[in-house]
Amino acid sequence: MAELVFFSGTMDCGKSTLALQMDHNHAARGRQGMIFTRNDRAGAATISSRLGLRADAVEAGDDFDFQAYVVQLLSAGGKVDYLICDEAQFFSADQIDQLARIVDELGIDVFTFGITTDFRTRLFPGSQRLIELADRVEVLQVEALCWCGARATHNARTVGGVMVVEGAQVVVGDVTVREDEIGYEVLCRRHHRRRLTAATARAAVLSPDVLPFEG
Ligand SMILES: Nc1ncnc2c1ncn2[C@@H]1O[C@H](COP(=O)(O)OP(=O)(O)O)[C@@H](O)[C@H]1O
Ligand SMILES: Cc1cn([C@H]2C[C@H](O)[C@@H](COP(=O)(O)O)O2)c(=O)[nH]c1=O
Repeated sequence: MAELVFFSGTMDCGKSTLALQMDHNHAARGRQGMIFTRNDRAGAATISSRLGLRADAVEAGDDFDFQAYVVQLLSAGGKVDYLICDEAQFFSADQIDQLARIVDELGIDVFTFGITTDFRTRLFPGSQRLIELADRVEVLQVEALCWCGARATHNARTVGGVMVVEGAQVVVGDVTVREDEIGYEVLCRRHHRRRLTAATARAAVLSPDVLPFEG
């Protein structure tokens, strides 16, 4: 039976790598797949992993209709056994409903990959709908780590290493950026709540205010 699966985790935990591995494994067994994404850091119509893998993909923008796209492909004599959908947090709730219909009505497996929550710990619309509709939600086993060594569970947005809590929900970016750029850092909940990033924790340790008292 075809499935709608949501592979989720923080940023930088290996989701795109797994997406490309799954595509490889299914294709190696003769299954025909299609890859979709939205707003990948490497540019439009691309899926990229920090491990260096990269592949062409279909960019699923605002007006993209998954159901219409797949039906048209099948009507033209194409074969589709599975869909890989990366950065699924950016898809709209309607687009996730289309993916569920593709699974149920066309018997095509849909494997989606994305972060669940934004820099303010709020669910992205696409992730919320996936949690509501998916047959399975799988949390990635490779743990991204907070600077303190605990499992990272939340995504912080940073400017110059300092966590910010204001701004648009969608700002494409990476976990390694220049000082002046908007970036991201994964943190455990405790440190996300206290807005304590690696840089601010380091600064606190170095501050003369917290040096041990002499005598
Ligand atoms: N130089 C490296 N050597 C080994 N593993 C790396 C290296 N760079 C990145 N990675 C791995 O790649 C993961 C990020 O993979 P990626 O698929 O880009 O993540 P995601 O899509 O979840 O943001 C990191 O968590 C790390 O495990
Ligand atoms: C937390 C958060 C992230 N984003 C963006 C930043 C990246 O472009 C992607 C996540 O990509 P990854 O492959 O999982 O690293 O999402 C955002 O727009 N808003 C946020 O709050």
